[in-house]
Amino acid sequence: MAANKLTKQSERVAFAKDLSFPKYKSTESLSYGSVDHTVEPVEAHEDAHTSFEPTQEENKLLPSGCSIRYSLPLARFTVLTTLLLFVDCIVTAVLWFTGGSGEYLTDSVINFSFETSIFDLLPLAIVRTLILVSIYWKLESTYMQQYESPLDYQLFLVKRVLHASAGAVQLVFTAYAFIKGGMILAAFVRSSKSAAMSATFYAALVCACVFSLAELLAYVLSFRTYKKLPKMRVRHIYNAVGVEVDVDGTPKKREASLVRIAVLAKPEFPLLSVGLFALLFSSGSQIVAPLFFGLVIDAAQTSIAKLNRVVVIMLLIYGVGALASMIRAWMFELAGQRFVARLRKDVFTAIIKQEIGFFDETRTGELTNRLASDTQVVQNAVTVNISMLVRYTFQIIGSLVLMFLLSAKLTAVLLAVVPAIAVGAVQYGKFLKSLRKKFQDELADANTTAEESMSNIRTVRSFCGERKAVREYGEKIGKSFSLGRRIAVLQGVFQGGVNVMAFGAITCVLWYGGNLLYANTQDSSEGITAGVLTSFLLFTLNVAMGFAFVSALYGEFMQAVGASIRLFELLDREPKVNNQGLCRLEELRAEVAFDDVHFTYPARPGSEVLKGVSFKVDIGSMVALVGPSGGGKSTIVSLIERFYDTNQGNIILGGSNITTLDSDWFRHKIAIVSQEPVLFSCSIRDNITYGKEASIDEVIEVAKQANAHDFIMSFEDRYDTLVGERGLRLSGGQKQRIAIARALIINPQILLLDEATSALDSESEYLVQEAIDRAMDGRTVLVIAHRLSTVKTAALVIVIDKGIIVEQGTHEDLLARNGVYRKLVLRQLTSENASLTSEPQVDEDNGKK
Ligand SMILES: Nc1ncnc2c1ncn2[C@@H]1O[C@H](COP(=O)(O)OP(=O)(O)OP(=O)(O)O)[C@@H](O)[C@H]1O
Repeated sequence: MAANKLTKQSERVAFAKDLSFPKYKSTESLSYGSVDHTVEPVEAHEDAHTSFEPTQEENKLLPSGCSIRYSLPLARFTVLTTLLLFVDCIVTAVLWFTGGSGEYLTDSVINFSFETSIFDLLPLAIVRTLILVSIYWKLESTYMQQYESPLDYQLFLVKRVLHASAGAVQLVFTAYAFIKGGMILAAFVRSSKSAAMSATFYAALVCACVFSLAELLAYVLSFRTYKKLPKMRVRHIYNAVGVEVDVDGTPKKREASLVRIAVLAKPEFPLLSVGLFALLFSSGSQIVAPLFFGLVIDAAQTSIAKLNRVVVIMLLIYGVGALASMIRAWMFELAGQRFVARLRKDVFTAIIKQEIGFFDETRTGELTNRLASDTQVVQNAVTVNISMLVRYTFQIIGSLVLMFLLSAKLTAVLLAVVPAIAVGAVQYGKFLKSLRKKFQDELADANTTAEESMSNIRTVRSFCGERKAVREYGEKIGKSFSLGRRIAVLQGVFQGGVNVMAFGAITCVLWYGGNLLYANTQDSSEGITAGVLTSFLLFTLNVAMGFAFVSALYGEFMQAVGASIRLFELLDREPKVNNQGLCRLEELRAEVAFDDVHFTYPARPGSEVLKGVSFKVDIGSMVALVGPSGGGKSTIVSLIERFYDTNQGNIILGGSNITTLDSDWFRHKIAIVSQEPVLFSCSIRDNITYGKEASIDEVIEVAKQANAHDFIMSFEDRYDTLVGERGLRLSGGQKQRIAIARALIINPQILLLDEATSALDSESEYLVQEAIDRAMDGRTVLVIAHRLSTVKTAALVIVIDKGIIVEQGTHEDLLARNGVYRKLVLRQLTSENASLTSEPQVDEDNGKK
């Protein structure tokens, strides 16, 4: 009685310890497996595992009307163990049925002897499978129920009973297999004749012992894996209409999968089909080769005429195979090149149409890496890897069929190792996929650093930053290298493991095949000939090689899935600022108005840059924006070009809200000349005609207006002179004048100008200023003014500071007030270098430039 009480008490202590799950209040019952149920996360238990617990922020961010559901992944303990148990049954059945003639089989059932028949192993394997599969599935559901109701003592007891039952069943069956094995071995050693059993039966016995050990190991692991089960749950958020969404409520991107990659390669299907057709012939010739080697050996023992016939047929088959190989390689390579070219174009199109905010947040190196290397990895998947997969799958299946025809018993022995390789390959692939993704991310990071240093080499050189750049790049490459090292170890271990399995299988085949050959030498109606064994061995090598390649391919496919996840992210991304469609007006009335505009940059959501800005630029007038650095002047210009959308308030262009207009249309009516214009790495002519196709006469005309014609004509190649990367081969003043010509060629109705602050020599400055004055003539102009001369001629001067318009009026009006403007003007008059935008104390945090 006392002992009983003690047991109960210790159970309750164990139960208390077991309560390590976080609490979830369920609105329905259980949520796992393929059936999803809605649950609401509530406050976590003190000892909770937190890795899958929705964080407080996530809960806060969860859009209204959304529900959370969970599911379990397919590749989990219960599914894999069920698979293992079924494979055990199938292998045992195959080995038993192929173990001898019908008489021999019935005899081993009717006159069953523990030491000479393995018939018992088959029913026992089936019974064991049924019992253990039921227990493991029940255990899984009990664990999940207990996760939902951690205080349910009944569930705790059920769990214990199930674990104990699985353990007992497993131990009994394992012990049985080993005792039987031991006794048969002992009987074999005592007297091989009395204990004679078919060699296949010995193989079945070895398989039974190996499978029992594997299943015992699975049982031991079951405690840990079931405990981890809740952590494996995959969280899904569904919106009110049942569509799966991200935490921010946007519909979830479609998962990248091999099927989706295949759909992407649809236009290449004709080429791939021809390649696959050729592949059937080239692989076919390779598959039958071992058969001919065996035939040659057997024919050589019969007659020379037969030998010659066999060799001629073999040569013919090889000839067709070689031709087919050529066509296969050609078609697959061509399809691959076409695919990657199209994919790169699609990805680039997807990148270039994104809103400017996306580029503020994403590093260029990362994007170029996606274009260059991720596309390459995916290309390999749909071409080289598919070709290899089909080829080796075909090789494996074809060889196995021929092997079965040659000797079913030998084939069954070989197949016993297949499940182990398959399980290993799946785990390896999963691991490699996540490592590869991290590796690519680190590499992209390193590339960005290198690109930044190289494109800013002048700054690097002048600050003697070479060593710093090399160090930074080295550190980042070091990170990717350490991941690469892990990948290398993983690949080595996996390949080694596959080889051990493959050679183990070959050794088994040799041993067992040797037995059959020996039987054939004793009685020619029994066993197999030397030729058949030779063919079989070569087939075995083909199958082993096929498996090794296919398993390595699995890793490659997973890499491709990893790379395609990043590509599909880009391809699926809809720009947050819509560029096309919408309304095109007959004519644009060149006036701009801001109405209580509030704006925050997406890359810096915490700080509002414009705080309720309202002003109007009338048709044909010139408005000057002045104010301290970082006040928001350039931001206003960016908003007129609709590089970003406002957070609040409206921008009215020609009487219409800018968001209703077709951006492509109105951008052709507006031109920007910025402080530091960036030119493209092509000829002067191509730069000027960037916004519009134009004849050389038009180009010369605008170049003259921009005071650029003379210096262009002084170059050897004139308008065909190459300007270098970002216009590096031109002076600051020359770049500016080409930028003005580029703006003028589209004959804009509205001109957005950012006057240069960089000190140009007086001659250059004069030429640039003259060009600007000419460009402004007759147009609506918004200028970020740095010079007093510009401001004086403006119809309206707007003083903007920290995102607020602090003063507006004409130059004279503002001077009359004793405000910010007056201070700015006075400072410019007293200091030669100061401009109307510089201020003695620029807010460091706020100042971008
Ligand atoms: N792409 C961006 N992402 C995040 N913040 C930005 C971005 N561009 C500018 N900012 C920030 O917005 C604020 C206003 O910048 P803006 O360039 O409009 O000032 P500005 O008045 O034109 O200054 P300056 O006269 O020096 O050119 C600054 O604090 C700046 O740091």
